[in-house]
Amino acid sequence: MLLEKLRLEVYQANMALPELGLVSFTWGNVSGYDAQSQLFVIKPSGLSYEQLTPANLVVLDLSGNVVEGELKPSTDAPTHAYLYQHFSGIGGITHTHSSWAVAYAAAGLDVPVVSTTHADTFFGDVPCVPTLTAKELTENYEQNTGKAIVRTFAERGINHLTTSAALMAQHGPFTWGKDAGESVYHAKVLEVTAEITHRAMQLTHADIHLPQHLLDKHYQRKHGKTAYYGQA
Ligand SMILES: O=C(CO)[C@@H](O)[C@@H](O)COP(=O)(O)O
Repeated sequence: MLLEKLRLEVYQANMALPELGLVSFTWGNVSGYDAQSQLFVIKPSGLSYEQLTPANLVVLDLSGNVVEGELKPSTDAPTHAYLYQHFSGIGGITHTHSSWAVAYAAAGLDVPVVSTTHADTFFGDVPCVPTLTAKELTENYEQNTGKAIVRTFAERGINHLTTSAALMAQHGPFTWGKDAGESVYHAKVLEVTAEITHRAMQLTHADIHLPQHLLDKHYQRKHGKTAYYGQA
């Protein structure tokens, strides 16, 4: 069987979604990418988490061809493939329909950085990517979702390695990371921060934003050359 170690990582990352309260039913998927073979492993479409095993995950190439697997891959596989091709250095992607993140997506709003909880992980607002046009939806919908995410990051000058999350307007969150497990971690942080942001806005009824120096301090103390958080 191909990519056994990656299969196990991707299986565990998918199983973390219901454990972390990030999915209902089958509304989510995680993939992991092997840069050497340029293949990725992803959850089969519509399969319950109870039925999921490392062996029934699907292996695809970046053109979307199934290289190994009996089941149909996630319908979102072309989005994952596009992101692997255009966001350098990422090794895992998560898509969910978690409620607080979807609420911001449904409203067509960025998740602004209003607390250090957000700044510890995302170096700025998490962008909401505009809804696709009717034409973009008709052909290659899922690949065009990936294109729209990449385009928004380029247009807005957002670094995908420091803000590893996006909302597709009227749809939901996509997050990524160095591997499948980190992409799930980012999905949970996004969900928690979306809830915190909404509640803070309700309390103040004001446009709140973290000052740049606090954003810098909290992001940098966990990431980059000057990081000192934790035991490393
Ligand atoms: O957004 C949707 C469905 O509208 C999908 O992302 C979600 O249900 C997961 O689909 P898959 O089971 O991975 O094909």
